[in-house]
Amino acid sequence: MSESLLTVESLVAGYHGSRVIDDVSFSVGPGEGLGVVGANGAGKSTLLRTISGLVAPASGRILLEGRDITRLSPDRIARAGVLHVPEGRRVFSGLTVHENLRTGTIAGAARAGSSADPYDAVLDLFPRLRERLNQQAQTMSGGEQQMLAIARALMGRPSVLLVDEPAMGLAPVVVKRVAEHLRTIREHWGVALVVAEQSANNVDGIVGGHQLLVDGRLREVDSGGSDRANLLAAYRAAGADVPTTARSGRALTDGKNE
Ligand SMILES: Nc1ncnc2c1ncn2[C@@H]1O[C@H](COP(=O)(O)OP(=O)(O)OP(=O)(O)O)[C@@H](O)[C@H]1O
Repeated sequence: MSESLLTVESLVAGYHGSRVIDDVSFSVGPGEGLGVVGANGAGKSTLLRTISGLVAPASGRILLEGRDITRLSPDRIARAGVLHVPEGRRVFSGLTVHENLRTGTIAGAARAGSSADPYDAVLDLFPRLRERLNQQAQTMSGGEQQMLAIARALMGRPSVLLVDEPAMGLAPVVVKRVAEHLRTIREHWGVALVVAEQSANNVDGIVGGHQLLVDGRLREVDSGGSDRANLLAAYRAAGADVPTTARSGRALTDGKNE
């Protein structure tokens, strides 16, 4: 079994006493990933926001390399190496690409033993951003802004990256490009990735698999298994997009005409 970097144990969280996330557990190691798939309102953002300290959990534990970070403040969690790319690519619209990247340096610079500046490596990964260093973020395309949001998080030298709906509002060809970058960050930078999406198709290429978020709980997906009816019922319960199968390219169905 691989070593775990991020471990989430029996996490319960919500708002004003509600249970949006109910007994969620998982772990990811360096270079590994988890896709969290669910519909609007399933609780994907709540899960990521709880891990990054923006929502206080009702119970459960979050461990980073065995260290309990459950009750740390968001800035201390970021400094510990867990960085969050929120939904809606919140870049600083009035700042240039270079300035946006430099705002991301702070978390990484504060970490012990992380003296090397990742600026050049980040720009090597995103040559499109290197071409636009002096361009204001608000004048960039949606895809470029999403890449900038991810690149800014990388400036903080994450060991764990939480990415909320990176495909939202982007054309399929751009979604593919962003996915390739995220896969590189996982495979070649060794970052542990947790990616939330409404469609399994958008995460499988990044992390090689996913779990469904149903009724606040993460549910394993055994897409190679024989129990297709249960699997379909889970997707429907999750309100998630039914994925296309890798082999046929057709939507997974229960054999009926839909
Ligand atoms: N700040 C908040 N205060 C109260 N309720 C909230 C708050 N944020 C989210 N919720 C509720 O928690 C539930 C889960 O929302 P969340 O944003 O986590 O879902 P999601 O799966 O990320 O959806 P989306 O795809 O729309 O982002 C929803 O019912 C939502 O209304």
